[in-house]
Amino acid sequence: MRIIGLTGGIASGKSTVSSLFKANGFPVVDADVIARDVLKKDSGGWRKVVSAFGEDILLGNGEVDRAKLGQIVFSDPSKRQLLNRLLAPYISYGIFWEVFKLWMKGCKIIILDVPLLFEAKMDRWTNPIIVVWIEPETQLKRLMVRDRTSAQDAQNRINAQMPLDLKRSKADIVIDNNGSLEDLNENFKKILDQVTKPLTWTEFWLSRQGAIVAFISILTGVLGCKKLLARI
Ligand SMILES: CC(C)(COP(=O)(O)OP(=O)(O)OC[C@H]1O[C@@H](n2cnc3c(N)ncnc32)[C@H](O)[C@@H]1O)[C@@H](O)C(=O)NCCC(=O)NCCS
Ligand SMILES: Nc1ncnc2c1ncn2[C@@H]1O[C@H](COP(=O)(O)OP(=O)(O)OP(=O)(O)O)[C@@H](O)[C@H]1O
Repeated sequence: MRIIGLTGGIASGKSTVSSLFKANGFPVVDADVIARDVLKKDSGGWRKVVSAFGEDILLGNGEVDRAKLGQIVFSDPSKRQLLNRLLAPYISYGIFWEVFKLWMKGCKIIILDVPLLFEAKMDRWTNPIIVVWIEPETQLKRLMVRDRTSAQDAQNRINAQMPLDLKRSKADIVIDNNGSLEDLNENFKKILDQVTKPLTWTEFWLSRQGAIVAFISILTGVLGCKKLLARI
């Protein structure tokens, strides 16, 4: 199985690229969706976060006020680290479970869309790693437009992550998203060959098909040895 890491900076265009992967038939595991699920009312993550941050972060219906919690954690690194520490086990488990389900289905190539792939040291499980890269000014502009936030709030969020240039230096594949959506489409097509090349042997043995072949080979070997020993 090939697990392709898709990462970048906030608002660099990961979700836009992951939509292109989906449109081309690739299964995508989205860490942001999992992170939202683990913060739903009455879940384990919700309980941990409410007991650490207090009921002030809740809306009237008991759900977490994400905007409020975002204001708190993106302006205070120690609070952000606390939130990360509390949610990390739930998010990791959620990602593992989604990957496992796709493995069971026999998927050979999957996309892991994780904004904090490097920060959370999940990059060791993915190969190749794709970084969606944009210039800082474009990133700030797109983030402010998308989230309708002030420059200060947007910059706080950008600063909460590893610098995008550093992420770019760690990438196997860089997708430049400074241009238009049409340009992005073109850049995406250029990298498709690289990610769909035949599985390596290691990737094959890690796939469900590889595991079945290994199991049948071992079983045949054991039965063969038993027969041989019985004849002696
Ligand atoms: C603080 C929260 C409630 C704010 O929610 P909000 O709806 O405003 O933002 P959303 O979840 O859609 O995230 C938007 C983007 O912010 C960035 N981001 C989210 N959490 C973090 C974080 N802890 N550190 C740095 N960047 C982050 C990511 O690029 C993400 O794509 C939320 O982001 C959260 O629960 N974060 C902690 C969980 C986490 O680490 N998520 C990232 C998945 S790897
Ligand atoms: N090439 C582009 N031209 C213009 N706008 C773009 C382009 N690519 C993405 N966008 C817009 O920029 C914003 C950020 O993109 P997107 O949501 O895909 O980023 P992201 O990396 O997934 O962000 P996050 O880390 O918050 O999940 C969106 O409003 C999206 O529509």
